[in-house]
Amino acid sequence: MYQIKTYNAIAQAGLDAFTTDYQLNQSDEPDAYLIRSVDLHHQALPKSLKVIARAGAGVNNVPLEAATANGTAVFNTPGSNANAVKELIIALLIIASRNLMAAANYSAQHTEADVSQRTEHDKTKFNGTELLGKTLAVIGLGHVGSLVANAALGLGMHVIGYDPYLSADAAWNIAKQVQRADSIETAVKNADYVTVHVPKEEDTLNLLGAPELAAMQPQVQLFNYSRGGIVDNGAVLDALKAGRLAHYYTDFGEPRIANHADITVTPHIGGSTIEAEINGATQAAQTIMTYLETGNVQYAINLPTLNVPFNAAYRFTVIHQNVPNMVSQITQKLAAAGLNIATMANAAKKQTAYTIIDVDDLDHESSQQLIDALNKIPAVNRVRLLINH
Ligand SMILES: NC(=O)C1=CN([C@@H]2O[C@H](COP(=O)(O)OP(=O)(O)OC[C@H]3O[C@@H](n4cnc5c(N)ncnc54)[C@H](O)[C@@H]3O)[C@@H](O)[C@H]2O)C=CC1
Ligand SMILES: O=C(O)CCC(=O)C(=O)O
Repeated sequence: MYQIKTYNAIAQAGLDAFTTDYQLNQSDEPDAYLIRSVDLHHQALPKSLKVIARAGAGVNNVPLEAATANGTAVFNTPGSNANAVKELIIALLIIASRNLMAAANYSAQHTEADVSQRTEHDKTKFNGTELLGKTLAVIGLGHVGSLVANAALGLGMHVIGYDPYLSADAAWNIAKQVQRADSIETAVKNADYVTVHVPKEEDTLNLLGAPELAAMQPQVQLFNYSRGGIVDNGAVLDALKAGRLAHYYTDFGEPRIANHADITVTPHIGGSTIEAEINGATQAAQTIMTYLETGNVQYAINLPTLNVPFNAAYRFTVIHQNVPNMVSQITQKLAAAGLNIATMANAAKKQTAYTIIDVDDLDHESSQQLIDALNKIPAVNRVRLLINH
């Protein structure tokens, strides 16, 4: 029986996706965590933990180095909530262009019976503009950014995108009318609206700071539905004060931007739709089951992709550092145990490598000795033995 520990509100459909070989929240020695936004940075990861699946995109709440050192694979669910974020950004673009927040607040304050004459006079304060023909800069053109860019084109906007690390797969999803910029400054220079859709990593902290805000034309509306810290809130406050920014919309509050007339903070609801939560939870559950049962890896954050059909009787999986001579050391241990290798595959991602070795015959008595011997190889993080049922 595999043990799963869940954090946060996980959609029931995801929990229901686990087969009867899985138990939820019953053990202190979980094989897997199924999480959303819980911050794991300050928690020790148990040695039993083989996989963390994040239902959603961002993994900045997962200590990736510690997980790798523990031999724990980390996955997210790419694209599962991208449409939810896209629809929210489109809603915000319309809210921003038509002053909807201020207009609704006005009406909430003027409830007198003979209000109609007054509103006919005052409504000019809420005159809006149309999105048609305006320019949107999209920083980050992955799952969310590409959908936002394409949808904005559909509204008749000019769209300019910036993403120096765009994958070939992601590039296929972007309409050819989206103009490519080679710097953030170029992307934002003529924009009326700027939206950012990048992961929170060391090199995206303050990605939009004082210099980038200074490159924007005055009265831009800025959206950050990626993560707090990617836009420099201090620079935003300065730009608002100086009249260089019209409004800042973000999903990530902090005290210094609370209750500001020109800042709208939502409570991290970008991916909060019933559909997105079901997508993320079911995708995460499937990822956990595939990894625990076959060792196969697709789209992990800290391991290379490695998919080998599991046709043999037994499979060893080894997470190890990406250093010379590892495969030879591993195969020597198998040879010393008298094992014939049926299939073998190895791949690396940055400093980490992953090896799958299938064997047909295995003496159960000596299998634990072999696992111990493999674990003793310096630079090995985790060895698993899987049995093909
Ligand atoms: N508010 C919310 O509830 C949600 C927030 N998010 C956030 O949005 C982020 C993006 O989500 P996805 O589009 O699904 O991820 P993704 O991984 O599909 O796309 C991210 C894109 O950002 C690009 N990128 C990375 N560094 C960059 C840089 N310095 N400049 C420009 N582009 C850069 C990458 O090349 C990639 O194409 C997530 O990492 C997460 O933090 C995602 C979903 C929901
Ligand atoms: O609603 C959630 O669990 C978080 C969505 C999100 O921020 C993400 O997918 O990165």
